[in-house]
Amino acid sequence: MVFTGAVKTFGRAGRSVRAVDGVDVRIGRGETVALLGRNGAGKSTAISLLLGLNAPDEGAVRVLGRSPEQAVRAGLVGAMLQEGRPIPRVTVRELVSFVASTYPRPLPVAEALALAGVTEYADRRIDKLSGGQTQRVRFAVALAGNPELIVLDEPTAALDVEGRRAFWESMRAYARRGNTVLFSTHYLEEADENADRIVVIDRGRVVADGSGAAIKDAAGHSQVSFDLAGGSTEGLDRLPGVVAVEVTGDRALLRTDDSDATVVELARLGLVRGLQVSRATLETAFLALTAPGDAVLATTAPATEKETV
Ligand SMILES: Nc1ncnc2c1ncn2[C@@H]1O[C@H](COP(=O)(O)OP(=O)(O)OP(=O)(O)O)[C@@H](O)[C@H]1O
Repeated sequence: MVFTGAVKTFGRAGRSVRAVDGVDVRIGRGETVALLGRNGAGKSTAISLLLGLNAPDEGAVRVLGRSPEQAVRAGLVGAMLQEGRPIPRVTVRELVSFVASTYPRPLPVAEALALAGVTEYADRRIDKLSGGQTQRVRFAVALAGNPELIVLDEPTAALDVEGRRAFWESMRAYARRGNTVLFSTHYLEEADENADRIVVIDRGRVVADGSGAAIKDAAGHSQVSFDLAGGSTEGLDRLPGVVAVEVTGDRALLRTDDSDATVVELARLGLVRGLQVSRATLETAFLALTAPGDAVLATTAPATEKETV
C-alpha cells in the first residue's frame, strides 16, 4: 500500500481544508501499522483515499499494485469504518455468511467467527448484543471476504477496557496469519501495544513514522533532575545528551536525548543528590509532534524492508 504525495482538500478556494496534505507512506505486507493523530488530523480522510471512497486531488494511492477501487472490488481489502451501518435483525452467523457469499474467495464462516471471537454468540441476533460484542461482529464482517489488508478506523472508540483487550486479541490473531493491518486511533497506548509501526499524522501531514521506540527517541526527551545543593549550573548544558536546562529553586532539570550518558557524567561529577530520571514516553513524543503552532518535524526511518502491499 503506497501513498505518494497524496493531497485531499475539502471545501472551496478561500475556505478549504487540506485534510491530507502531501502524504508519503509505504506499508509492507504483514505489517500492523497505527495511524495516530488528534481529532481532525486527517486519519479518516487518509483511510477514505485508501478505500477509494475519495480520490486524491494530487498524488496517488495504490493498494496491492492496483487502484484502491480495484483492490476493494477484488475482495483484497476489508474495512471497519467509524459510522456504523444500521444493525440488521439477523443472527451473527447469518450476517457473516451473507457477507462471505458476496466475495470470490471468502474465509470459511466458522473461521471468520472464531478469528473475530464471536463464535460464542454466533446464533444471537445482532441487535441484542452489547456495544463491544457488536464491534467484534463488525470485525467478523470485515474479515469475511478473507482480505489481505484490513483497515480499521478507530475500531475501539466506544469500547470499555475489557472490550478493547478482546478486540486487539482478535486483531492480532488475524495479523499473525500474515495479513496487513492499518488502524487509526488517538489512543497512544493502543498504537504502542498493537502496532509494529506508528505513523503520526498532524494537520494532514506525516510528522513521524517508525516504531514506538524510535518515535520516543526522536521526539520525546527524557528528563534527569537532581538537587544542586548550592552548586553551580555552569556547564550543565554541555553534558552529553542534554538539550535543555531548567533550574527551579535548588533543583536542576535537564532534558536529554541520551539519559544514560547524562547520568553517567553527573555521577562522575558527583551531582547525584536526589537524582531522578523519567524516560521519554510516547505521550511526551506525541505532544511534541502535534503541538499547536509549528510542529517539531521529526521523521524517523520509515523504510520498510517488507514487500509493499
Ligand atoms: N467531507 C468533508 N467536508 C469538509 N471537511 C472535511 C470533510 N471530511 C473531513 N473534513 C475536514 O478535514 C480535516 C481532517 O478530518 P478527518 O476526519 O480526516 O480527521 P481525523 O483525524 O479522522 O479526525 P477524528 O479523530 O476526529 O476522526 C478536518 O479539518 C475535517 O473537518
